[in-house]
Amino acid sequence: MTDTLTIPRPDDWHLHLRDGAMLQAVLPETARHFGRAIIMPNLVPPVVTGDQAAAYRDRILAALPEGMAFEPLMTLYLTEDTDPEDVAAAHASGLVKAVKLYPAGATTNSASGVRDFEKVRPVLEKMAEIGLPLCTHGEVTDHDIDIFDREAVFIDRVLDPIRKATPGLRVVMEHITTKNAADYVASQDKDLGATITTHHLIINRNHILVGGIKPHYYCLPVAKREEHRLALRAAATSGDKRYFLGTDSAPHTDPNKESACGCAGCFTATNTMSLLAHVFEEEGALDKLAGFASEHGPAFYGLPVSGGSLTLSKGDAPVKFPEKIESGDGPVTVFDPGFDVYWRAE
Ligand SMILES: NC(=O)N[C@@H](CC(=O)O)C(=O)O
Ligand SMILES: [Zn+2]
Ligand SMILES: [Zn+2]
Repeated sequence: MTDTLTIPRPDDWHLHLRDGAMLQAVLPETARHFGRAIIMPNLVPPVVTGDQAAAYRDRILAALPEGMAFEPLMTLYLTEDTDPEDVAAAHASGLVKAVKLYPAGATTNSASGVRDFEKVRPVLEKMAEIGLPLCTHGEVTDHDIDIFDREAVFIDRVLDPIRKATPGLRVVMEHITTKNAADYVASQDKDLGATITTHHLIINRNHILVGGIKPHYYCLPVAKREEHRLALRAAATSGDKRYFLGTDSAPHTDPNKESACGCAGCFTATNTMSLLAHVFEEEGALDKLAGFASEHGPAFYGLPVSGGSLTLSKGDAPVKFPEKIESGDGPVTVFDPGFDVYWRAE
């Protein structure tokens, strides 16, 4: 039996490409299937200014193998010193498609993020005025808040107040992991979207911890209880235009993952489209995959759907994905869903 599904070429609305040898290794994994991606700015040092974003974009395009087409959509890393005029100029030139908010200390390379939200108010107001979206890593960092509650508390204490204080600000809640986040999206009528990763549709917190600790399933926001995974599946497969794919594919080398203090991030660029076909088929929603992976994101960002198409075909034998990809910095383990997948992307 072979089933096939052809969708417009998908885009990835949340991607980490890193830099240097790692960029060289992971970029083809995304460019093989995706037309565009929103490129996360959490390099060391972060991509803060328009000039830095332009230089990073050039490095990405220089690393793109001959014959591959891919458009990086650049973002700026919001700091307490970000200049609203620099942001506006980077947007006006067409270079920058979003600004990224990391609460300081919330995740990988977020030390330069925001501590005092009042300090970034002029930037947020400028963004609302010019229609430039804010992408949020939505977790508080308070030591007294349990790690599994940090997303829900962020919505109440940070996100909702920012949105109320900044009418017209368009926000993407990145990599949502809770029913609370999906409920918040559903309750709002405008200026709000949310990305959902592939891995959060597949794993819950038991996958990380039961039967031994699995560092390659550890990412931030950390996977939650099963009820939350099911809420994310319902949201992603609902056809609701506010939800779109952001893989958050986040490569770290094996020594940095398999460590006494392992880095957060799952590397899913290689097999994401196959895994999504599997998940959407399980949910009886293959007809909703084009919306989630190819159409809702461009609609939110005011861009056309990517040219071209991607065909997914289901064969009789499980597809063999590489266990790791090699980079000049060391091996990177590809996300293992823990079950056989029969869908191939070509
Ligand atoms: N998601 C992760 O666990 N890690 C990301 C950062 C992020 O998106 O929060 C990374 O840069 O490694
Ligand atoms: Zn994040
Ligand atoms: Zn990320």
